[in-house]
Amino acid sequence: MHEYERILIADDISREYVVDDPIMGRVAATVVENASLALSRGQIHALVGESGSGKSTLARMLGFVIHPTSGSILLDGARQRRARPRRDVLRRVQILFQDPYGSLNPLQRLRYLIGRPLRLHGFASRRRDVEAGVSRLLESVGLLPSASFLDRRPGDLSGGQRQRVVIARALASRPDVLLADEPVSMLDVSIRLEILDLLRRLSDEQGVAVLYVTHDIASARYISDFVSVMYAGRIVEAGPVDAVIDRPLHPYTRLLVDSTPAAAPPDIGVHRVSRWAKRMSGSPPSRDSSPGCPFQPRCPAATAICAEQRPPKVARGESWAECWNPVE
Ligand SMILES: Nc1ncnc2c1ncn2[C@@H]1O[C@H](COP(=O)(O)OP(=O)(O)OP(=O)(O)O)[C@@H](O)[C@H]1O
Repeated sequence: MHEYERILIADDISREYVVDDPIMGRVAATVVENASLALSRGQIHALVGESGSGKSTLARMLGFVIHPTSGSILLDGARQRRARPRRDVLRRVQILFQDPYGSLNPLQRLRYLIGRPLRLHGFASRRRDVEAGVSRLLESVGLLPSASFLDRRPGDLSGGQRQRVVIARALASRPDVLLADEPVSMLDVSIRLEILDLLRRLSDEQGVAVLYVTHDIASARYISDFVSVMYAGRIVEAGPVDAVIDRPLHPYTRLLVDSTPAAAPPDIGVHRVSRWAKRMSGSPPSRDSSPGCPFQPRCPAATAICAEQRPPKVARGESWAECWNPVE
């Protein structure tokens, strides 16, 4: 078992919302249920699942944007209080949002946009030092020559360049953790790999712990070390990325892998892929209050117990899944 320095931990966190149901009236909906994961220095942890599975809600709890209804978030082993965390805690955990267009003020020059956190956190105060700091950050995200970018505004940049600026601005706070929520999904396919490579490099060279939220298991395999798979608010499988993708334990992970040719292990033929995927069709994730496995209505491996009782945790090597009938 590898031991990495765990920086940010979600310990059994859940999040409920009270929502209006046309029949039941106001009811509590559990959007994330008893989720645990750890982000470690120099590691990229992918959080994979389909739309609505609760990935962003989990990421926003890790980033202290919303609070868990139960469970705790720990930074360096210290339980964070529920009220607004200290400024230093917020500095150390930075969030990259999906939309590089919406998250930057189009009118501000990059020297101001990226220089502001340097000033705010006391890393630089004199004009010359701020400019040197901004230049270094622009270089670290590949915006070269940096001098030619200092006086540009987000409106002058391409989508890929803007996402680099978003990353540089986050790095200006010298974070230990980057929470990247679908950071490339709004970018052209041709530049997605460049941004993923940049995240990998920052993690390797600066030791930043990265959470990479995505619905795309192929890109998760490409950059991450570890993966957690989410379904209907629960983490149903987790482990080292190659183990989870090459030998999934959970039938849902198997579906995700099989429906993504680039992620499928070489021994799965096209014929088997389509046959399995067809059997897996059904309704999208729901959060009904049934006591069993949330994936049971769609699962080809389901047996009677799956509808009745919460599945146990089964382990193989460093991976685990919650399933009554794990894939052999
Ligand atoms: N403030 C809220 N009030 C009520 N329900 C919410 C709220 N925020 C999220 N939800 C619900 O929680 C579920 C999970 O949403 P979330 O955005 O975390 O999923 P996701 O996996 O990130 O999906 P996507 O990839 O589409 O963003 C959704 O059904 C969503 O409607």
